[in-house]
Order: sequence, then C-alpha cells, then structure tokens
Amino acid sequence: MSIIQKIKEIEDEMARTQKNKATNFHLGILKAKLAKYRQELINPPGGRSGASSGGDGFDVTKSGDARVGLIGFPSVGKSTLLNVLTNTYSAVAAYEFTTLTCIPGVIQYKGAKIQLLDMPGIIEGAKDGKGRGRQVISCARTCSLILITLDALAPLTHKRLIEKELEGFGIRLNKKPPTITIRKKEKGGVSVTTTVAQTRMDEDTIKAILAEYRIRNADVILHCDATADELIDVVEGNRVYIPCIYVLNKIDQITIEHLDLLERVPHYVPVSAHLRWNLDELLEKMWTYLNLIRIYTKPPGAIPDYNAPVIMSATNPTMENFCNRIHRQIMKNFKYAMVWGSSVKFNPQRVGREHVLCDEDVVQIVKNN
Ligand SMILES: Nc1nc2c(ncn2[C@@H]2O[C@H](COP(=O)(O)OP(=O)(O)OP(=O)(O)O)[C@@H](O)[C@H]2O)c(=O)[nH]1
Ligand SMILES: [K+]
Ligand SMILES: [Mg+2]
Repeated sequence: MSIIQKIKEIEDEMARTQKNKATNFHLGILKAKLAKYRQELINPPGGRSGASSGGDGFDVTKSGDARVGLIGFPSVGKSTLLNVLTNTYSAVAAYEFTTLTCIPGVIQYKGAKIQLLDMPGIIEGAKDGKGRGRQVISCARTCSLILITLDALAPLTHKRLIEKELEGFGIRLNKKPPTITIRKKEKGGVSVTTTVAQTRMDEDTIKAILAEYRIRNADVILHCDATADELIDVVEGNRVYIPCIYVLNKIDQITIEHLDLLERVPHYVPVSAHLRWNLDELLEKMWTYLNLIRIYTKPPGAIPDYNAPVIMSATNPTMENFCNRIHRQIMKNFKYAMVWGSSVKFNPQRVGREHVLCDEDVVQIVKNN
C-alpha cells in the first residue's frame, strides 16, 4: 500500500470514530500514525524531500525586512493583489493557473521593505504532490506572514481546504508553539508532570503517543492543557508557527448582507484588489501581524533620518538585537547608547545593551575607542 493510501485509510477510520472520552486514546494513536506517514511523505527516507530539506520551493532570494506569501486557489486574485500593492507586474487573467512560478514584489510601508510573493494557485491535494502545490507550500514555510487569499463568492470551503493543506505540511497558522517539553533519557519510563489541569488527554494517551515514536523513557512537562495534536507537533519538532491573514477578495461581487455574514471570520480583511478597495486596512493589518518596530538612528550632531528606520522584530527588541540588526561588528565596540522615545523616562537617556526599545525610538550609539 502506498503512503497516500495508508493516510487515506487512517483518515477514514478517524472520520468513522466518534469523539468522546472512551475513544480519546485510540484517536491519539491514529493521529500519531497519521503524522508519521505525513512526515514520510514530506521527507521520504533517503529520497527527494520538501519541508526540512532547506529548499524553499522556488528560486527566489529573501530580501527586505520581511517576507509575505500570497496563497490561494487559482483565480482568486493573488496576482491582481501583487500588482496593486507593489510596483511589480504579474500576469492577470480569467483562466486558472495563469501564474506558474513565484513572482516577488516589494511593498514600501512605514519605511520598511516587505517582500511580497505571488505564487501559483494551489488545489486540494497540493501537499501530496498535486500541481505545484508542494513548491508553493514549501515556500509558504519561509514566510513571516501568510495571506490566504479567498474569493468572496466561495470563501469558506476554500479556507478549510487551504488550511488543511498547510497544516498537513507542518505549518501552524496564528498559533503559538505549545508549552510542552520532552526530555528523553536512558531509563525510568515516561514520567508526566503537569502545571495545569489536563482535560484533553490522560496519561495513558500521552504514553501511547510517545510509544508510537518509540519514546519509552522521557520526562514530559505540560504547561498547557495539551491536545494530542500539540503533543505530536512537539515530538515531530519541525513545525513552523506563522501568522496569517485571510484576505477576502472580490467583495465588489457580493452584497452588503453577504459581507456582514463573512465579517465573523477571525483574522480577516475584505478587499477588492481590482477596485483598490480597503487596501489601507490590509496594509495596516499586515504591519500589525508582522510585529515589527521602527528605530531611527541618530548620528552625533545631526538629526535622525526619519525616512530610513532600522526595522526589527518586536519579539525581543533589545539594544543588542538592534545593534546586530545593523552590523554584526557593532556590539564589539559598544559602550552605551543614548535613547529618545517612549522606552525611556528621560530624553535622552543613557542605556546599556539589555535595554528594551519601543517603536519609533531614536538611538545614538557611543563606541569604545
Ligand atoms: N470582480 C473582481 N475581479 C477580480 C478582483 N481581483 C481579481 N479579479 C479578477 O479575477 C481573475 C483572476 O485574477 P488573477 O489575479 O489572475 O488571480 P490569481 O489568483 O493570480 O490566479 P492564478 O494565477 O491563475 O492562480 C481576473 O479576471 C481578475 O481580473 C476583484 O477584486 N474583483
Ligand atoms: K488567473
Ligand atoms: Mg496569478
């Protein structure tokens, strides 16, 4: 039996199995088996591989401060969006699969350069090798934000199918990595420690899932009310956690009443690429989801260049990370920095390498010499 058939068989069995406390254990094992087969499909032992081979799907170099990918079914308007958001042109037409490769463009926003990738449409079964799906999804793994583009006339079925394709390839959308640690050891069996009540898995299920992966001796610590899927994600270890915005395109084709219903989808922005409706909201939301901040550098005795901020991630915006963002050598001669802005009490204030910066701070670095 081929892997695809095995996957299908397990999926069918899962669909037949009712979800309740009594079947939890069995479902946990099925999920682990399924994840293992999927992994084999992505990275066949000794064969051609996809997700973790280092290949990013298309031969397009990363550039700018962040990379954003347009993913969607054929003809939902991905190329039209690239054309209205960047200075690049990608062919637009009413027939499916107009775009056959990856076409990069650049969005200039708040002084940042954001690389936007137009890609071929994907269809159901993409992750299993249909069309250019694998390449598209591999490329999606390299993005810091994914724009799932949907046609306002058929949004929700497409949404589920695309999510399934991306999830099957190890991409987790709008999720945080589960707070689970697994430390393997030589002997002593599996011991499970929890810091919050577990309502989704009992200890036997946890052990059975680990046993599927031949993990028989380990210390497991659960800091969240973990699901079987989350545990499997941590065991597999090669998941990527990427924010995602659902871009509902072609809203010029539907009624206001229809649009009101769709309004309930989380993480969503309605637009008309063709008529350039609501692109400002889309850009603003992209900026928020990318979680970036702007830092202006100030040369001694001069005013900062407010048109050319240094863009850095807001995840851990320390002075040290800021310096490394400019040049790897800077930290070597770093003495202290003067900072103006909302991260300091006094303007300016002298700070060290651990100081945490805020959006739009002004920084002047003073070096040892
Ligand atoms: N009414 C309407 N039509 C749109 C809009 N955006 C795109 N279209 C039309 O939809 C069709 C497909 O647009 P494309 O930009 O080629 O779509 P795509 O997603 O890049 O398609 P593929 O590359 O084939 O996957 C074209 O006829 C566009 O003119 C929109 O906002 N409203
Ligand atoms: K098209
Ligand atoms: Mg296209």
